[in-house]
Amino acid sequence: MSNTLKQHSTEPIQDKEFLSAYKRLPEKSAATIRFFDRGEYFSLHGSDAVFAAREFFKTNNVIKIWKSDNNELETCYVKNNNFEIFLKDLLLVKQYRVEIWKKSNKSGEWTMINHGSPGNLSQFEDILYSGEESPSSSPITDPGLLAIQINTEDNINKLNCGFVDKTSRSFLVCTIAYKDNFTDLESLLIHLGPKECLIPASGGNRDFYTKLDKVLVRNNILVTERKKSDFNADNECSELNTLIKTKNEQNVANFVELKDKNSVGCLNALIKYLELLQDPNNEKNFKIISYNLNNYLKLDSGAFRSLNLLPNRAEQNSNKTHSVYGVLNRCCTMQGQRLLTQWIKQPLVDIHKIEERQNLVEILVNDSELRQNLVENYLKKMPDFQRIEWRFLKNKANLQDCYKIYCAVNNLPSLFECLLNHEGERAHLIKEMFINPLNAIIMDFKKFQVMIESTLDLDQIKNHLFLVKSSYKPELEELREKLDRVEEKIESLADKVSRDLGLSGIKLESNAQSGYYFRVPRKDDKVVSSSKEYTVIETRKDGIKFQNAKLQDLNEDFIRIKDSYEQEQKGVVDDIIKISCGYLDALQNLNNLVSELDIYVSFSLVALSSQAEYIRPKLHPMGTGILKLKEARHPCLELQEGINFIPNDCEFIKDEKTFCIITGPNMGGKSTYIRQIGVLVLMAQIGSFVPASSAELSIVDCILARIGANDCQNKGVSTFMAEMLETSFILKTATSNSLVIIDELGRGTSTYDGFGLAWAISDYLVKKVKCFTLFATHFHELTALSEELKTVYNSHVSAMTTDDSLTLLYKVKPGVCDQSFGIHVARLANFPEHVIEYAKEKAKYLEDYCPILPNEEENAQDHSKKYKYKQETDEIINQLFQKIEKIDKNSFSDEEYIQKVQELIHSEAKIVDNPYFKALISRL
Ligand SMILES: Nc1ncnc2c1ncn2[C@@H]1O[C@H](COP(=O)(O)OP(=O)(O)OP(=O)(O)O)[C@@H](O)[C@H]1O
Repeated sequence: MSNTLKQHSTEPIQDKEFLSAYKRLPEKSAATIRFFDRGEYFSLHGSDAVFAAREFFKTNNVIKIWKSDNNELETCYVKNNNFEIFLKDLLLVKQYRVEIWKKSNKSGEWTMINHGSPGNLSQFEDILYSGEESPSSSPITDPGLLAIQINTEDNINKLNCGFVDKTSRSFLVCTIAYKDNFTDLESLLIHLGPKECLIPASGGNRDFYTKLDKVLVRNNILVTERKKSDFNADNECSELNTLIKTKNEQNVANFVELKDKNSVGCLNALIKYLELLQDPNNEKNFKIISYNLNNYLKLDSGAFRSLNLLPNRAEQNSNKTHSVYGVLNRCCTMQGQRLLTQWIKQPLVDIHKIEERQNLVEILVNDSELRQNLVENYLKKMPDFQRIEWRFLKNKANLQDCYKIYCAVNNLPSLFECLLNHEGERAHLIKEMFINPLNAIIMDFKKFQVMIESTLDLDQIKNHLFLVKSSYKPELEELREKLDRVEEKIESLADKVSRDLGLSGIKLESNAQSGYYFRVPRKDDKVVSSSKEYTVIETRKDGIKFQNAKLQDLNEDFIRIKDSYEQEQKGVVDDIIKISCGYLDALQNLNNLVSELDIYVSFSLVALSSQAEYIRPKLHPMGTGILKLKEARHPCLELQEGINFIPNDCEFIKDEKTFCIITGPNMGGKSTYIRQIGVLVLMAQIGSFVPASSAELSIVDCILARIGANDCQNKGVSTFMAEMLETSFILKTATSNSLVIIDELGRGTSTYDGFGLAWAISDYLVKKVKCFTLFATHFHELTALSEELKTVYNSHVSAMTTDDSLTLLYKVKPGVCDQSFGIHVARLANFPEHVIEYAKEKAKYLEDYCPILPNEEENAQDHSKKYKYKQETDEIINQLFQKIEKIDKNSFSDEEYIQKVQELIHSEAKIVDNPYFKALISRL
């Protein structure tokens, strides 16, 4: 993107006076970028200029130095047409705050005229939502804003969370009991996906807020501190009473959702920050929802990232093979796409609700006529209702918006019939979910249709004119006659041009930009361009558009009269729009219905269009402990070009097979395999069919993942510790109903640390948590766990070797992997033979699980001793891990925490005189 940006061609003049004004500006945080509006362009200064140069222009050449007296100031200019790209990137991708400053004509002082942040886009909506969104791009939606405060009740800390989603105009409240970790909060962050969070700036519990801050930053959320008093709640809930829609003038203070006044405080902070009371359109327009975390499958940030659920915002139009959203999105409407994003973030856990979704997908899979009809005749024709609604609420709506609603509503009776024609055995479900609500919506819009038909001049719409019927007012009648006369003249001009040019195929057309014009096929190009009288305005495949002076004059007359017409009809238009606003609730119902229908159709299309099979998974209630997949495939990877995807099975059974260790050569498909199981479980709990030949699974309560060692965000924390921190999150959150995915635990640290950690964690998950776990590892020693614990089983990704080739087969097979691959690869790479022989010898130790004993002689001589050491060590690591678990990591900084853990490990070492263990801790 930024490569296309160019520096301002003519150098703006240095504003010397500005330097002292700039110094007087209030301080700002590094996450706030200030633009100074200078008419034709914006300027950025100081660290902001350096930031823009680095991040956008990718060159320091754009930085100019403004000088005055002894002062210097880095400056960088941004042209107005680049500003939009900057702004989008700052607010939507990089998640910065933005301020726009302008010099007042009166006082000559610089003042802030606009500001925005990732959770507060309202002042920039015009720019951010400009341009038509194409159905292939992800729709831009307001990400919502979160506010959190901590409170203590009966010695229990709790997090009060308030959230506002301006797109659906809803407030959410959620209270989370805080014991010793933020696991539930992290799940809430993933479910809601805010980009910014408000927290009180001062007051008690600072330590706690510091920890909260870290969690928010780790989840890529911009933290904004607000005055403590913004979080105050009045008993009357007066601000919420203004905004929330109630039946019979009820007082919202009596709502159960708002019983906890600290939640009201959070909502008040949001209302103030977003200035919701400033806009009268918000009055009585919001709803309140109490959010229950347990209604949804919990995901940790590791799972969210590693399962590639949503496309990266920076690559909005990203390839569909990059994310689960990309695969599942065959939606025809923007509202469908928005809801799909939400469904993916919030998979369900209620088996009845999931099966209901599956039933609807199945109906559409089996009824091809209904499916095609819905796509071609209805969904593809639906406008983006949320966008239209937004235009109404921002007082930007016009007759064209009313007409768009009218067209969609006109099509509803036929959609109703289409759905009614379905005769399958689950037709009652279609009736309940769509036909009945649709009927109610049709009834709601009856009067709207009558209003539009009696006020709008529907005959003129083909000419792209949205006018009130002339019969509405005598003044309009008069202007209509004038317009008709000009139109007659234009038509006779068209006949004349046709005769003059000797062309019979001349068409008279009009559009909003050019007014009336003539069009002839491309073959007549020469006839038109050879005559000086005509000006070609556009050349396209379907013909040449042209005008002559006479037509241009008539166009001007036409536009002048049309403008007067529009002026005259203004009062009527205002009334139509005002009345239309009364239909926004019905429009929201229609929006919800269409978006759901769109997703079900999309899921059915995904299931049918795949080259290999997609099936409806058979679900079992949570706790029944089954996960059986046959010939499962990764939905994204199998779509990538040039891949012949190898399907694989997976089986977990409660108390029998719960822990699967996967070994195998590098690039052999381990990560792909374990991730695909996670993705399929998630898809199943969204209600989608899954890429497999058979699937049977018990509902899981969480999918948790610890993947890769190189994405450590806690700078300054060793990889080992980062893994510990993340893994302890899993250990605290997982239950016997969870699915845990662990990849490469211990990579990037020494074998000793890594193996010890991997062993202890595995042991804990198998014995204590008893969840289903997929554990991909390079530690072959870990496969010995299956000898000790009966629910552990080994699998490996297979490969085929000959003397001069290594073929990765990607087939997951039972048992431990053949360990000679590395050596085989070495031979392929022409390593000297004696090196290979030595490597083989060493590999022998691996097979005996003894690479971590420090003394090779001892190793080789006394096997029984070796195993004794190992068993003792396992026990120590286990106990150690439990002790580490008991340290409340939130009470310490990361450095202190590492220190504590290290002390603990070394104190254990004093007690135990075990060579294996000594070797292990000597690496810490
Ligand atoms: N089942 C499969 N069928 C076909 N190709 C596959 C399959 N699984 C993986 N691959 C291919 O192999 C590549 C590597 O897979 P993956 O990253 O899962 O291997 P890995 O064993 O985890 O590697 P490493 O141990 O080096 O991390 C994938 O990017 C994909 O191109």
